[in-house]
Amino acid sequence: MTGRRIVATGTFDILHPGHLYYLKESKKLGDELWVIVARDSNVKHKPRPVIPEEHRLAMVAALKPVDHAILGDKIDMFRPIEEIRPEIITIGFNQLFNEQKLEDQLRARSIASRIVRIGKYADGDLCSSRLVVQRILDKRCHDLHHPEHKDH
Ligand SMILES: Cc1cc2nc3c(=O)[nH]c(=O)nc-3n(C[C@H](O)[C@H](O)[C@H](O)COP(=O)(O)O)c2cc1C
Ligand SMILES: Nc1ncnc2c1ncn2[C@@H]1O[C@H](COP(=O)(O)OP(=O)(O)OP(=O)(O)O)[C@@H](O)[C@H]1O
Repeated sequence: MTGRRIVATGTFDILHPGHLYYLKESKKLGDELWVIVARDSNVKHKPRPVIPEEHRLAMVAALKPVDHAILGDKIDMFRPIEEIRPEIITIGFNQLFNEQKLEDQLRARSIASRIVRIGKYADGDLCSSRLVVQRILDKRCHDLHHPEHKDH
């Protein structure tokens, strides 16, 4: 007998504890956590990822709550879902999907998965890939211009 499959999705460009929280909470909803990692070419709703898709996939696959990680489809986002047939698909707190619309699209493809929205990690000051990139830029630019004030 196979366990209850859960699917989580995202870009996972620069990993941080907010990602771990989302994946841990997703895993709690079932037995087997599958993660669909967004293809480089599909990340159009924000700055393109810094880290190439194969590297992002390798890092996500190594995380404790993750049982299987795959790169998404380049064209049809429902194709991996049709293969995995998860009971639940989790959506992160800042993912731009409407739950009802997504469920309607799934039903139109004869997929019965439920959508569950996961909340925001509470301790999340630097828990955003974009903020980490911004912090690297700020700190390193500052170091370049003020080498006398470098931390180390
Ligand atoms: C049900 C579902 C299936 C998805 N399948 C794919 C896919 O096959 N290929 C892909 O590139 N992105 C896919 N995505 C989208 C991304 O993994 C990611 O969620 C989206 O790009 C939003 O990125 P962000 O959460 O990192 O901002 C899927 C998203 C959802 C909700
Ligand atoms: N602080 C957080 N708390 C809970 N979930 C998070 C947090 N940050 C990201 N996630 C979730 O992790 C998944 C992958 O996130 P994503 O790769 O978009 O990272 P991100 O840090 O939100 O990126 P960006 O800062 O570029 O928007 C998404 O479902 C997202 O909602």
